[in-house]
Amino acid sequence: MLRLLPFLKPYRWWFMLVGILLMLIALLTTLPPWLIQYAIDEVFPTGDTTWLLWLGGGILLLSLMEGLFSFTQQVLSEWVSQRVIFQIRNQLFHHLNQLSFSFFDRTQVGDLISRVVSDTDTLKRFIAFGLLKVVTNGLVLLWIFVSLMMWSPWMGFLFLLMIPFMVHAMWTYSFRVRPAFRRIRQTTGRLTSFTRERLAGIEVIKLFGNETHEENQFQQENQEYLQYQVEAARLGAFWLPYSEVLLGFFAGLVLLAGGWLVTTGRITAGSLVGFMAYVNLLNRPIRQTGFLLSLFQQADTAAERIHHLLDQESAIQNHPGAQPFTRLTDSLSMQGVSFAYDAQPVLQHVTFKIKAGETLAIVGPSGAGKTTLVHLLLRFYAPSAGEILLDDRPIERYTVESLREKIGLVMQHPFLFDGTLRDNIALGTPDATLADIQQAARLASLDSFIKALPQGYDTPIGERGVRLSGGQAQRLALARVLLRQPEILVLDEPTASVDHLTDAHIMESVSSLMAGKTLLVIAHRLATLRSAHRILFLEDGRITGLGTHHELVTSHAGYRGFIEASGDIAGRGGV
Ligand SMILES: Nc1ncnc2c1ncn2[C@@H]1O[C@H](COP(=O)(O)OP(=O)(O)OP(=O)(O)O)[C@@H](O)[C@H]1O
Repeated sequence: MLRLLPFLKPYRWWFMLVGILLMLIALLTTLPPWLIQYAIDEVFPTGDTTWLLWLGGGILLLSLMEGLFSFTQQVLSEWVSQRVIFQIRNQLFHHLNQLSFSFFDRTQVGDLISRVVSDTDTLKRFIAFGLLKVVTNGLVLLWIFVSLMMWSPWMGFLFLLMIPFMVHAMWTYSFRVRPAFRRIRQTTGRLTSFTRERLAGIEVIKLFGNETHEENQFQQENQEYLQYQVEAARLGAFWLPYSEVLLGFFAGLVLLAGGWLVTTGRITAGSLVGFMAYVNLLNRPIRQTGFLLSLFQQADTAAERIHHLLDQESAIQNHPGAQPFTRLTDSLSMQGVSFAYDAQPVLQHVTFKIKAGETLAIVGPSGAGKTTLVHLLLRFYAPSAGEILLDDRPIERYTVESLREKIGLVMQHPFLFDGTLRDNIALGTPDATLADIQQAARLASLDSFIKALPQGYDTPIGERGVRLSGGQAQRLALARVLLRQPEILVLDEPTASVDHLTDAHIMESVSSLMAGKTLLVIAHRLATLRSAHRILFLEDGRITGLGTHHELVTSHAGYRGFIEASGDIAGRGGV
């Protein structure tokens, strides 16, 4: 929890102001028993009723002032804590954006969402309410102790007797509730993850009639959540009866010991009544302690989860002295590149070199490692061995941002965001004009479709682009990359969802736009393979063939079989 302090620092003056208000509130809370003591010891014996008016009015005034200060303090606390949490949420989202693919491969998105949204909210509740209540209650206890000591050290001593019981109870309680709250937060993450994923895949669930199975699984997760919540509530329920018993015991003790002190003349009757008023005043802080401890434990677990996320370091970072990548002038190569997501190797000793301006087609059976290979070029992952070189410089010597700016990748499964067609095409090129966007859409054979829409480029495409067909989504993803005018273009089966005619048109546009630029294409279509300068045939993560279409067709049985099986030969005039 202490690691939150840097987030609080910019608001230290506001917290100071809140602290002053809390001190005043605590002081005002503890003043009325003084007036009661004064009335009994000093005013009653004289029978002067005007004084009683003053004292009664004084108590009313103190309550009014306390109310005013409490209102100001609460508004201020909420304001400042919301701002602190705003910063933490921004920092978390920024940090998530920096983390590498390998982190997301092993982390559930729902759990991350619960850290960014719900854990931060728990922290806010603690800062705005819990922390300040702890301070107020602590100050009230302190003022009471000081008041009692001023009346009589005997009463101060009696008050101190209560402390060990309180500390013991607080310790036991905290020790027990903490694991329960940790389990709740973990289950919240899992439940969020489950719900998010199942809703995203609702079509598949319905298609396979899997609703009942999914509902059962949800119930299981939900059952666990319920169980942990009930467990935490059972532990929490212990506090209230305990505090009742403690207060009753304490009131009895004060009456007994205080009565003896009064009868033996050690304290006045007024101070005993004042003391009893303080015991009554203790009611709220002691009852609240259980709730505050729960809140503290929840916030501490939330803070731990937030810091755990902030402590994650990206596996891919800019190396010291990294230069921006601007142009490919000589060559692109891989030398002995190997890679594994976990234990199983995916790429093994991949070595090839192409000249700047050439087109390399990457072909191979499903799961051979084609996508992985191009992802390494963009530093989504780091090779476990070997080097990737651009103009004979290892890619680690270029900044990650410049590589991703200059190497355009059209992914196999493009992701579209909820927004308009224009927003999605201009993603990554916010300064693009409408004319630039239209030009990119034209090159991706998307312009005529968009123009026919009533809202044109301002048409919303829905969450994940649900209102577009697979082919339209793919062309949009292509337009988005073309708009950035990349130095190297990587296409991962970019036209798999479009018809032959559109494919031919798109590839023609790409070729003319990228004339003189380097192109890497994962493709199965014959026309693309024939026009490539080189073809790399990948099998089980190894290069088993590297050459032109003609060379491979004559020398590589695997490639020939691949071309024959693709069925393209008949449609495109044979090998
Ligand atoms: N994020 C990941 N984590 C773990 N394993 C992965 C991951 N992505 C891919 N793999 C595995 O790596 C291997 C290569 O996958 P890759 O996507 O590179 O193949 P591909 O040749 O592009 O296949 P396809 O033609 O079907 O798209 C596969 O066995 C796949 O299961």
